[in-house]
Amino acid sequence: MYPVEVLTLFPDSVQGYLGASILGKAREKGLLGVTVTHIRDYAEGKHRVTDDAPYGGGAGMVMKPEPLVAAIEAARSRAPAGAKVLLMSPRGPTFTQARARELVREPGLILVCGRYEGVDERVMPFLDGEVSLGDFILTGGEVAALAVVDAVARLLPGVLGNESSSVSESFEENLLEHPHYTRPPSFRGAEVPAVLQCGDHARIARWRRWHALRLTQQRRPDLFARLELGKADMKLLQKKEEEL
Ligand SMILES: C[S@@+](CC[C@H](N)C(=O)[O-])C[C@H]1O[C@@H](n2cnc3c(N)ncnc32)[C@H](O)[C@@H]1O
Repeated sequence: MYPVEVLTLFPDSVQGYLGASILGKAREKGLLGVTVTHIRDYAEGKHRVTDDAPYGGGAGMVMKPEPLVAAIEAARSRAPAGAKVLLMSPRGPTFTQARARELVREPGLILVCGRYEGVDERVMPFLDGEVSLGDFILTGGEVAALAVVDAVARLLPGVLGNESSSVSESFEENLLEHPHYTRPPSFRGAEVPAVLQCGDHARIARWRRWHALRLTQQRRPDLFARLELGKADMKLLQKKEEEL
């Protein structure tokens, strides 16, 4: 079982997502273990205060270091040795599929969700790293933590019904994925490409590869520039769609 602990001030905001669909089934099957911990449980005093005004003034509140570090230390003591403690933070490196592949090889994850203006800087030495979901600001780290759990969990063996489905997806090869179609064959005048109904698997694979390459070239030239294309791909790219 791959253990994940989410430290949050809003446990209810993550429970629903973690119990539904593929993640819920992965937990039922014992492939993924998720503990959601309320940071407030580690706050002291009658009012269990977890935030305070920023030194130096300014708007908003800052998460206090004592409850957060106590929660992190308790989570570390429950987790297998070497589990990674990551703070969700817009300052961190942007989360990618490659990072998800690295994290799935770790013994486990402890994901710390910030709120308000963020966390007291003195918490940083108690972390192993930070993770950003992208160049935008969320109200809290919960959505980012869910994204990390989701992307990592679906890479665990047995979580996806069909093992190959995580291998052919977008980004696995620095390539965006080809388009998908399902029934009906005709929808408001738009037809499913005939190639996909021809039963010739080699031809279908060629069609899919051509579209993956073209889509990446058009929409993500940054990824396309990093591709090491073989002769077959170069030749394929020279074809027009109707020649596939
Ligand atoms: C309102 S944000 C704080 C933003 C902070 N004052 C700043 O300007 O960088 C509150 C919390 O949401 C989370 N958060 C916000 N944006 C994020 C992002 N892009 N990726 C990951 N976590 C994010 C972090 O945990 C952060 O501490």
